[in-house]
Amino acid sequence: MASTPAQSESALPALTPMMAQFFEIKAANPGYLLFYRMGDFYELFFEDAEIAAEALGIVLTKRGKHLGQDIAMCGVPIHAAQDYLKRLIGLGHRVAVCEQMEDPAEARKRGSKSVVRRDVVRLVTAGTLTEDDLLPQRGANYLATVSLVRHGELEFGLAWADISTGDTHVACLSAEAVGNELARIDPAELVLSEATRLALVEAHALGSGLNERLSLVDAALFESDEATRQLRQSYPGPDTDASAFPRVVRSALGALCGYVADSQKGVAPALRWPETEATDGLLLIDQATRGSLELLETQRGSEIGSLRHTIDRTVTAAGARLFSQRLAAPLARADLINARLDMVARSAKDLLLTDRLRADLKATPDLARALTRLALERGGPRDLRSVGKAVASAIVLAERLHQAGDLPQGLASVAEKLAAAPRQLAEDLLAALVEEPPMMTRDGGFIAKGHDEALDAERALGSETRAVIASLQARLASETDTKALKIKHNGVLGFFVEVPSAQGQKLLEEPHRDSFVHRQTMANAMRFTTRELADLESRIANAQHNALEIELRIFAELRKAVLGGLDQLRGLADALAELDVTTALGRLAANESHVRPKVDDSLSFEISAGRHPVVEAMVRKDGHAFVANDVDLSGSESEGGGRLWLVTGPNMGGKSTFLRQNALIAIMAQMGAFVPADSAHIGVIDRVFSRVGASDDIAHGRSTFMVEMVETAAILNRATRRSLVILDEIGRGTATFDGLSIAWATVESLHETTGCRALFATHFHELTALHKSLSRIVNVTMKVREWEGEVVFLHEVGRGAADRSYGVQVARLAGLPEPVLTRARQVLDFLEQRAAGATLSEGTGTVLDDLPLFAHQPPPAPVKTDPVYTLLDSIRPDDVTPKMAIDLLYELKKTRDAARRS
Ligand SMILES: Nc1ncnc2c1ncn2[C@@H]1O[C@H](COP(=O)(O)OP(=O)(O)OP(=O)(O)O)[C@@H](O)[C@H]1O
Repeated sequence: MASTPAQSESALPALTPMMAQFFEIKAANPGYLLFYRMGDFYELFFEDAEIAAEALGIVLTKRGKHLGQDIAMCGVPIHAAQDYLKRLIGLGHRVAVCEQMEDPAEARKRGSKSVVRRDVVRLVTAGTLTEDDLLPQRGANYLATVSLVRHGELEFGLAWADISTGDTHVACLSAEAVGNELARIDPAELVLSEATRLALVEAHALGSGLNERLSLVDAALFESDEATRQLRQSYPGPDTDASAFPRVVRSALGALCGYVADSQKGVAPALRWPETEATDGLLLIDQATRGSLELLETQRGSEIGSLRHTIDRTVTAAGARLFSQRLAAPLARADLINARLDMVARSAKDLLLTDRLRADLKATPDLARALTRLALERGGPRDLRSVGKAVASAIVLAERLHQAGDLPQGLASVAEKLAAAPRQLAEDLLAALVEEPPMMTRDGGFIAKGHDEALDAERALGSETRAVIASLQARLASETDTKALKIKHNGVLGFFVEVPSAQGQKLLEEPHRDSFVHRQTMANAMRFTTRELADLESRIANAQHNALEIELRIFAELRKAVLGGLDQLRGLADALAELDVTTALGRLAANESHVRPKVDDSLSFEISAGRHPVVEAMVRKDGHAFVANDVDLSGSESEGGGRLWLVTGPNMGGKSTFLRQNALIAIMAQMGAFVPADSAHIGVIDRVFSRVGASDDIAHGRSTFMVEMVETAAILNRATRRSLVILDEIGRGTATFDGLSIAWATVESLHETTGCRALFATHFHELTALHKSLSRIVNVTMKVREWEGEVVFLHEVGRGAADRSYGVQVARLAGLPEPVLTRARQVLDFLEQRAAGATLSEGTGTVLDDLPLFAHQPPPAPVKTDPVYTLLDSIRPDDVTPKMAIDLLYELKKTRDAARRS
């Protein structure tokens, strides 16, 4: 735990110059907790201290008074600051780090009352992190900005960057698309103006998670002039002309660069020239679908149980970032998908090669992040060595790929990029640096022995003092012919020569008196200094300093060499990540028996023995087998589109699993992965929609049913013939007849107007009649078997419609009380008879109101024999002695307790 630091500037009395400095810096950084550097601590004052002490669980103390009130204070030691920062940022705080910009001794020269100059050197927010231990291990850490123009329709500009890697993107989006894109990017921090925030809220584009990650800034940051100025400053090169972007995009990108530059306080942010995100080549997955399919996290917000967690086998952080990116934005062009599949196929075919590559990759450091830290002047020797190791590893990987031969185009181009790695740079770096260099340059000790002669000499002097002294001592002893001569050291004299008193006289005389200066006479000895010793003294004192200077110079040269090849090295980092993703998918395919899907431009969707990767892993863990199922939604233009499968079956029968597994298979195929099935043929899908009926969105003030209808409307308005639509129990959130009617009309519209490939799970058995009039509707059902009155789920999809729901049986499995189940059975029988309709007599009633649902008393619960009563009944009071009475009382109590326990 942090304690109160003892400082030279130990008090903060009211209205001192230091306090004035504090207030000035604090006012210039509103909304940030101010980490105010005082010696070896960062200190926080006033409200900041209260917030931080509470959040970090550290001691809140007082330091001086302001306007008669105690000043609250807490502090964190410099060496542990990173940890505290991490926790504060994780809790959604923003921190301004204020450093001492001069030595306190310098300040004292200006007068005893002058304050050490301080300034904020960095604003730390969730989106502007670059330190490894603050960053997420496996995902990207995006900072995003949104700008807005209103010309008739709303148009949003989106810019986002992972500043730890420099990766930057822009997109121009409609109100409809911006929410989905934000959900896909899932930024750690979203910077916007209040006006844009309101527009996003109106467009339902701010998912609940994003609300907590907003940084509201002045709209001026987004103004065209300011944005253009900022862009010119951030991208001064000749190939970087921002005028090619629409105005709204320039504004977002300019604001992004401005925000980053401000947070890093003047050090070049080193963002890469942005890639324009063309959504037309991508499979569009909207926000609700992402949530419902649990691609990157489950609906409860956990990574475990998500598709990514189940299928990601990458071994590097950069690979994991690319994997998530590809999963969040699969492709929608058959040629590009097949190119990726060719690469995975090659990897899956040659597992020996794959495993060798993966072993090498695993030992490869995170090049992209090391480069960014170096560019931001925040990198240390360890980052330099990481660059060296990564480059060396790239060369080895290129050779392995080269030797394997017969590479598909994608892998050949990866191999080519890897082979172009700057070999000399890697050699220089690895030769210059020690094997395990420290993170920071601060303490030196990172340049390897033998790399620089001057450095070695300084070090020899510093660390090999003993040997130097010993040889000097031997020389002086022989020159003076005094065997007992010793070189010693103390705090007063420093290094000195000591000889027994008897020999001391000799040194006071010629020829030694010129070189030996007498300093002390002791009882038995005399002490002298020599010029040589004094020189040695100061050289030793300087040696460490000089050694550090030399190391820093070499560090700066090496850093410059690295940054000189920044673009090439970043390309190399991309190639390493791509190889990791490819081999991870190859390994996954082999381990999990996934197959290469056939992907083309048809309207096919035919999967045989498909499996749900996440549920399969789960049931396997429980020792069960997953039941694979076929699906065929294939259609053609001439038929009017794809098929729509109506899936009926009992609750818990596996409908949702079946529906989702098909969407997941499509997404995996289009990201370029093999799929969990025996075979799969998929005509490229442009959008996938997945909705589950009735999930509340209380955060947005919309009722269950309203959410369902808004989402259904979105599907009906946006789905095209190439889309895949998955609807799970739409219409269940309202009265039966309304729900049925809406589900009915939705199925008709999907079939007649959209013609998309669709899966529709429902409990409305009435819908199954639709297949008679709509040719591309196919009825299927989840099979069950009844066994001794219990229902057994087979999880198998078969043709036809379910005859019943088995809801009551499922309720029994869930432990509903017996009387409720019995009553439910009665009501169900009544309703089923009534639904059989015409054959029943008038008297049974024809409207719902007639149902005697609540008029009926539940059947009396069966009377259980109570052991206490049984015991009481057995007692004949006249026959009982006082002793027996006491025993009986004990017996009664015991029986009652036993009955309670059972
Ligand atoms: N193909 C399968 N093989 C093995 N187990 C399965 C399979 N499909 C589903 N299950 C198991 O059955 C459980 C219920 O499945 P699911 O949620 O898909 O049922 P459902 O029919 O959608 O139920 P409800 O209508 O109540 O939502 C799953 O959690 C899983 O454990």
